Amino acid sequence: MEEEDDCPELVPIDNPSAPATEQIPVTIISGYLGAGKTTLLNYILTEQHNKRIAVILNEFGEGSALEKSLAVSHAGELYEEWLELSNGCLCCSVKDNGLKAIENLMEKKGKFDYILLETTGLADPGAVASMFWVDAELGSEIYLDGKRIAGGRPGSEIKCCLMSLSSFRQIAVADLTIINKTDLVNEEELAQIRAAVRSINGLVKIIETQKSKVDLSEVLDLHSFDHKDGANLAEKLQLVKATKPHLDKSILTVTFEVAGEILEDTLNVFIQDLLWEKMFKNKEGQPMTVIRSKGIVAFPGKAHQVMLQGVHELYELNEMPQLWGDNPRINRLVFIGEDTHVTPEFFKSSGLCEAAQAEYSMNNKA
Ligand SMILES: Nc1nc2c(ncn2[C@@H]2O[C@H](COP(=O)(O)OP(=O)(O)OP(=O)(O)O)[C@@H](O)[C@H]2O)c(=O)[nH]1
Ligand SMILES: [Zn+2]
Repeated sequence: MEEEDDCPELVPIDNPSAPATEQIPVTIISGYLGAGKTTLLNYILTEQHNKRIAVILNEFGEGSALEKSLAVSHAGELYEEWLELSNGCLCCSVKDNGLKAIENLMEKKGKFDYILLETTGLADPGAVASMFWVDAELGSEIYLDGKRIAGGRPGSEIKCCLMSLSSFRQIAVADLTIINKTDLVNEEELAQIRAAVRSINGLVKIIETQKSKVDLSEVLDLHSFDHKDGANLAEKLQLVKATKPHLDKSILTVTFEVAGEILEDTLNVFIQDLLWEKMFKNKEGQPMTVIRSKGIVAFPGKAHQVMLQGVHELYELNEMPQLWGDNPRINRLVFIGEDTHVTPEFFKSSGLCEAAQAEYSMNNKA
């Protein structure tokens, strides 16, 4: 990667008044697959706030072409450059890149007011935290997993998602928890989730959102590293220990790459068979449970690329601003979930492609 590629995306300058000596607040955004982290970043970047914000995205998947196109589509024209922090497993490969990226940012401080870092939904928060312990001025973060807190399994009725935000200089716990997708749960379920968050962290600030629409003043100026936190340090560190690592070895990523075009109906039938009917089985005969779907597909006669976004059973297909143009039409689908250790038969029976054209890859190799 070339030096200039290491520069995160910058929002156009409105307010060049940050004192050069001041440290730049770094906020980590973590949350389970599909919780709404990128939605939050996009929202923050497109809102009017007179702040210059650098964003570091960290998306999953080994097909970096897909990741790149997704990142661009997520961000629209605001993203001038793309920083690839890792190609999947944050805990094993992001360490050096991450530190280098932060160092580069430090060199450029004064040029922006905030750094926002999205961790991958599969990241081990402990590893993210230890990566930043190396630098004394950086802190760590806690991870809150909506699925686990609510006691559900992937594919069960838990739809509400938690995201946690923390400052690098904050020690060990989230400063802010966002309960997103409140449109998908009723008041009773919401109250349960709220109570669960409280029971884990009695101090954390809780915000509830739809489509990650937050009051920016609540998110950007956390100032959570003030003195009273020092007194609670021991207690907070215990809380962090009690929070289980998120990395789930049994979660795998299946990647499809199919050249050409896919009929919209064929794709819908396949996705519904996969997500709703649970028709596809892994090598051991267990039905695949998909937690997260993403993709870029080409429909016949459509000049624009179409994006697949899915979380558990919910999915959507949306036309994107990007045109295929002269680029070869290639459908790329990524499914992350449990019991997704599939056989070539899976690709064949999908109706989307011949087995030979597709491949599957494992996530969490470490
Ligand atoms: N119904 C509903 N959908 C939402 C909400 N917020 C985000 N989504 C959708 O959820 C999907 C995932 O959102 P992302 O922002 O990509 O999630 P993420 O946390 O960045 O996902 P990963 O990086 O894959 O872990 C997208 O299709 C969003 O449009 C919400 O409040 N309600
Ligand atoms: Zn994301």
